Amino acid sequence: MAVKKNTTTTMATKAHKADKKAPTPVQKKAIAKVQKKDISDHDDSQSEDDNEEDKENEEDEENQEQDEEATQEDTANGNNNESEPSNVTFKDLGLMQPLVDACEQLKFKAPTEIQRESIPWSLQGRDIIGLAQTGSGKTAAFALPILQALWNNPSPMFACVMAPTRELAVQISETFESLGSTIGVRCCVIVGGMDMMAQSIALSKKPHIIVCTPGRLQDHLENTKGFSLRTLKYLVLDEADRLLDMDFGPIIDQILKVIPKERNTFLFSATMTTKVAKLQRASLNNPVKVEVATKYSTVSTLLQYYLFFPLKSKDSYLVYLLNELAGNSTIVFSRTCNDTQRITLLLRNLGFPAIPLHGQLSQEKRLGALNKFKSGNRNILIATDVASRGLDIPSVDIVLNYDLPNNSKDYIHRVGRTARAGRSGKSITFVTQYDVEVYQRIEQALSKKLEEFPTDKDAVMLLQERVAEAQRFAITELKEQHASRGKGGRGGNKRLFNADDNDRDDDSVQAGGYKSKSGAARGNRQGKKMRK
Ligand SMILES: Nc1ncnc2c1ncn2[C@@H]1O[C@H](COP(=O)(O)OP(=O)(O)OP(=O)(O)O)[C@@H](O)[C@H]1O
Repeated sequence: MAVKKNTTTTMATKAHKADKKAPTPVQKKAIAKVQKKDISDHDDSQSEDDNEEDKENEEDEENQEQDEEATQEDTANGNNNESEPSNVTFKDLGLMQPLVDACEQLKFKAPTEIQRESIPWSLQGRDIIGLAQTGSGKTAAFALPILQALWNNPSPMFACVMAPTRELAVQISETFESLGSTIGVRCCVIVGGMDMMAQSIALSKKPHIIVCTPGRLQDHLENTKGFSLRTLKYLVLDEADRLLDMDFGPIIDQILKVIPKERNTFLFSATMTTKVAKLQRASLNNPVKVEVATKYSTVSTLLQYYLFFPLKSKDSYLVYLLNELAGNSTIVFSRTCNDTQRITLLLRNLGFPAIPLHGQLSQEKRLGALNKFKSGNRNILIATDVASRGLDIPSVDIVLNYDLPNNSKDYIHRVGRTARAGRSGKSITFVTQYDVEVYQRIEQALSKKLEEFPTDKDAVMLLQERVAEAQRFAITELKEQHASRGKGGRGGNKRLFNADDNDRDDDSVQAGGYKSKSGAARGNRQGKKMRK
C-alpha cells in the first residue's frame, strides 16, 4: 500500500497521537454542542408511524409524505441556522498538517459549520448523520477524517463513498484527490455507463477510495473476479436520503450484506429522512446526528422567486427570462428527458447556447455537457433531476425550475445548485394553473412565501409568435431524431438522444449567440436572434 508518507510524518504522527488522546478544548466544545443530538438518545423519529414506510411503494405518496415530513420538522425546529463566524481552524479540529495544508491550497480559510461540528466526532471514530445546507462543504466534512484515518492506517479499499448520480461520484472523487494530494491517495470511480473492464482493471490496482453509484458497485461485487470490500473501514452515503429511498434502498441492502460490519458509516445530505427504518438500512453504530440546519432550509444568499402564468405561455416566459438574464450561467430544470431535449432544441433555434443533460444521453455526453457548462463554453444547462443533487459548479448564477420538482426535497437540492459556499444566487420557479398544490407544499416546507419575479408581460406576449415557430422546429427535429434512432441508429430506442446531433461538438458559441462552424447561426433557421 502506497499512501505517500512525506516530510510531514512527524507532524502527522503527532496529530495521530493527539487523536488518540482526550479531545482538545475546541473538540470538547464541538462535542458538547452536538452531544445533545447523539442519535442514541435522539429517538424523536422513533415515534413516527412505521406504517408510513409501507406507503413507500407509491411514488406520489412518498412525495407527499416527504413534504409532510418537512412541514412537521420545520415547525419543530424553527428555521435556518446558518454558520456563525468562528475562529476555529482546521488544525484545531484535530486534523493533521498535510490535510490542513491541502485545505489551505484549496483556499479554505476556515472550516464551515458542518465541518467544525462533525469532524471532531468523525476523528473520534463515531458514525455520523450529517445534515447541512446545500453548498456548505459536506464533502470535505466526510473526506477529511477518512483521509486522516487512511494516513494513520493505510490499506487498500479503505473507504467506499456512494452517490446517487454518476456526475456526483466523479466530483466527489476529485475532491478526495485534491484534499488527499499531499498524502498520495488513490481513488477509483465506479459508475454506470462506463466500461466495466476498465473499471475492473482500476479496481485490481487496489485504490484506497472507491467512489461509486450503487448499481455499478453491486455489479462489480457480483461479477469482477478478485474484487471485494472485505477490508473496508469507512462507508459514506452522500445524499443519503436519496440513497436510502425506494429506488436505491434494495441495492444498498445487498451491498451492506457483503461489507464488514466493523466499519464507520457516514450519512450526509442537505435533506435527511427521519424515518428510523430507512436509517436502519445503513446499519449505523451508535451514530451522532450533526444538524447545522433544519431539514428544508436554504441559504440566505439565495433569492427565491416564483412566476405564475398559464401553461401555454411557459416557453415564452422561459425565452423572455433567458433574454433578460443573458450573460448569467443558468440551469433550467425540466421533468423529463424528452422535454429537456425539446427545450434545448427550442432554445438553440432561437440562438441560445443551451446544452442538455439527462439520463438518456450516453455517459460520455453527460460528462461532456457538464464540462462545457462548467467551462463556460455553454452557459445554459437544460437538465433533469440528474443534475439536482450535489453538483458543485460555483459559476451558476440562476436556477430556473421550468417544471416543478416532484417534492420539496428535490426543490431544495435543485435551487442549491446556486448560491454555494457563501456566494449569491437566484432561483425562479414556474408555476402554472396545474402546479398550485405542489407549489404550495413547497412553500409550506420552506416556511415562507416566495416573491413573484418581476416581468414585463407585454414583452412576453410579443415573443409568442417567434417562440411558437421555434417550438415547431424543435418538435420536427425531435421527431427526426426519434425516427433516425428507430431506424437502427446507435443505441436503438433505449438511447434516443445518444447521437452527436444532440450535443454537437462542432458547435461553437460566438459572441451573442450560438453558431455552428458552418457559418450561419445553426438552428437559428429564422435568421432571428433572440439573445440581447
Ligand atoms: N471550509 C471551506 N471554506 C471554503 N470553501 C469550502 C470549504 N469547504 C468546502 N468548500 C467549498 O464549498 C463548495 C461546496 O462544497 P460541497 O460541494 O461539499 O457542498 P455540499 O454541502 O456537499 O453541497 P450539496 O448539498 O449541494 O451536495 C465547494 O466548492 C467546496 O470546495
